[in-house]
Amino acid sequence: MKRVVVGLSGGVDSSVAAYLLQQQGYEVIGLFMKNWHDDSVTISNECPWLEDSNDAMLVAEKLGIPFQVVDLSKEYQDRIVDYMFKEYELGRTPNPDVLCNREIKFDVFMKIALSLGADYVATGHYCRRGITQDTNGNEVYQLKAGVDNNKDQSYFLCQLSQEQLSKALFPIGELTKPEVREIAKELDLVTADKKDSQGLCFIGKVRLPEFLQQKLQPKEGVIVQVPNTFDGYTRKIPVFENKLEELAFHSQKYTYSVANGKIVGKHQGAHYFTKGQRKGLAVGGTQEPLFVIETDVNENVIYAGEGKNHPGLYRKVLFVSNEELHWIREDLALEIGDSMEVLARIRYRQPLEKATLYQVPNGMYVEFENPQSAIQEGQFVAWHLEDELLGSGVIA
Ligand SMILES: Nc1ncnc2c1ncn2[C@@H]1O[C@H](COP(=O)(O)OP(=O)(O)OP(=O)(O)O)[C@@H](O)[C@H]1O
Repeated sequence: MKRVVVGLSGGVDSSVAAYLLQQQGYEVIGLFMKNWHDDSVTISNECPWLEDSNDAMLVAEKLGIPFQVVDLSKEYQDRIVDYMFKEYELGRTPNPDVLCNREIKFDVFMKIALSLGADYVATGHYCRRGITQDTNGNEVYQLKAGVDNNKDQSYFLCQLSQEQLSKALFPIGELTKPEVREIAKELDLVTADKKDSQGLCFIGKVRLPEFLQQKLQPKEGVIVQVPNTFDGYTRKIPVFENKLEELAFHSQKYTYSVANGKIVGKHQGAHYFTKGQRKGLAVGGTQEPLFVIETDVNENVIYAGEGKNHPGLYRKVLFVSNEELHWIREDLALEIGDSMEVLARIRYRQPLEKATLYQVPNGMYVEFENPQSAIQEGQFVAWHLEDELLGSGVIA
């Protein structure tokens, strides 16, 4: 009998995942990881991890499977929290959820599971694992979208390796959320009606501004409103000698200076803000709301534009350096000079967009057919062929 350790979060998805594995004949062990426990920054006054671990325990009891709590808060601090602070300090927008899967659930957590004699680690993610063959006839694992289009969570797993996927199971990937809830109701699990955790293992439980203020000191600076007539598209576009020159040009971040607009307000630290952000600017008097179009953490200036169509928010091309480039399907990785038509997204739940990948010596360009809103440095771009996620990279 194969043994599976399932990550029981105290939510409905992993509860049903555990049940389905049992039905499939696996020996199932439930493991709850404590990874975040600073009460001072949680949304409610309760201690959510305690409540969640209790729900996870009740589910395990109901299913009659062994259950254990593991404390991974130190590893979480080292690998996720510290990285968050570092990235925000640099004016970038990290993605802790993608990292949590690569560094915690399918690394530290997986190692614990293997030490318990497990053959696999399972989670309640809405995605599927496939197996195919590369051109040499070797088996390769595929990461596929969940059947429920609305809930597809493959994006969060976009950094997994072949090694990690070889030991991963996603039992609810073939189901829709309503079907999962239905199963939980039929089984009378305490988690059946529990609210979704927004698919976020980190931010969902803390208030980001308060969290960042723990480490990043407030620093007063100005907010500059950039008129809607100033942006990259009104820059003089040169005549390009070749495609690579064009890609390099369009992948550049727009650069603004205080002289490009007028000072309309103050902020408490550019490192607390991210591109595309609307909340927290506290500037009135404009017809449409202001959006952050750029932050300059060195000068501590926030550049804002009026309305979500402000052209400064849009760009067609982004770059991923070779060090930040990850192919799940290593066998399909591009050679220098190659290109590939794909579907791509730059954030969770964004509809997939047509794009072309171009591999160059130091990295890869992703050129979207349509300009993308708020391309955030530090976030992940993930690319797909049909329902398979082939690879991902950190936006430079
Ligand atoms: N604290 C935890 N301990 C163990 N496993 C966890 C924990 N948090 C998340 N997981 C695993 O990762 C999966 C995805 O987590 P996420 O936070 O995105 O929750 P979710 O999609 O709402 O799922 P669920 O309904 O199971 O909480 C979970 O289904 C679970 O298997």
